[in-house]
Amino acid sequence: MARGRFISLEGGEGVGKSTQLTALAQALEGRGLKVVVTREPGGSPGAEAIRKLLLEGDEKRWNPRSEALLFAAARSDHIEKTIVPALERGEWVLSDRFLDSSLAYQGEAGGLGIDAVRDLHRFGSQDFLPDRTLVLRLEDDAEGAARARVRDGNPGDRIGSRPPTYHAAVDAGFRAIASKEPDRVKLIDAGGTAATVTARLLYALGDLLP
Ligand SMILES: Nc1ncnc2c1ncn2[C@@H]1O[C@H](COP(=O)(O)OP(=O)(O)OP(=O)(O)O)[C@@H](O)[C@H]1O
Ligand SMILES: Cc1cn([C@H]2C[C@H](O)[C@@H](COP(=O)(O)O)O2)c(=O)[nH]c1=O
Repeated sequence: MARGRFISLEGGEGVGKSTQLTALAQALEGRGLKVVVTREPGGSPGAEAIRKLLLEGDEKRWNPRSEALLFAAARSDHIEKTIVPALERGEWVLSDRFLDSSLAYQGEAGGLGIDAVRDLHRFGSQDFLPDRTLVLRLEDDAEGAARARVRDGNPGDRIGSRPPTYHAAVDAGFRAIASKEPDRVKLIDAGGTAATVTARLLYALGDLLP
């Protein structure tokens, strides 16, 4: 049996990742593929416990290094317990966020540096990478934040509620990663209707589809 494919969906707050994950899973299942949908931080019992530590509580609960280490620890468990077993069963895994969120949030916006956070991933997860990473982007950062506010009616979790300058740096981080790794990481315009965005995502996966 052929190994499955691992796809991560990335982007800033409220750009439509969860909406697109559901739509993409349906589209892939419609092509006869078995699909596992998962998320980060989280995706395994241990990583979901770490998710609560990371996203709840005071902004100062963790310093930048302890925050990056917790994300890396959660990811290592997620890969071992959920992602690799599904790929070995021949299933496609779609993850709402993965390594590139750590590179953009903790590495670029958090000031640790993209290379330092990638080194953590080499140690924690042997540099295990997605077959493709699709980064949803809205030209106007504020539109994503507005979508998230309409959905939640509150300022968001410990990290989502950081200032606009932090989120602008996250966006710059995603763009830098895409230009460094153009085969794996594709920037996708998240503007327009949800169906239009799903069509763009499927196009960007065209060479991987059976
Ligand atoms: N193409 C779209 N046009 C307008 N609104 C959209 C579109 N896609 C999603 N939305 C809405 O925007 C809000 C945020 O979408 P969603 O939860 O999918 O984003 P997200 O990127 O997963 O957010 P977060 O980063 O906070 O987890 C939701 O209310 C959703 O219904
Ligand atoms: C994986 C990952 C996530 N984050 C941040 C990004 C968001 O603010 C939250 C997750 O919330 P969501 O509603 O589930 O998208 O965590 C991060 O800073 N670093 C990471 O590696």
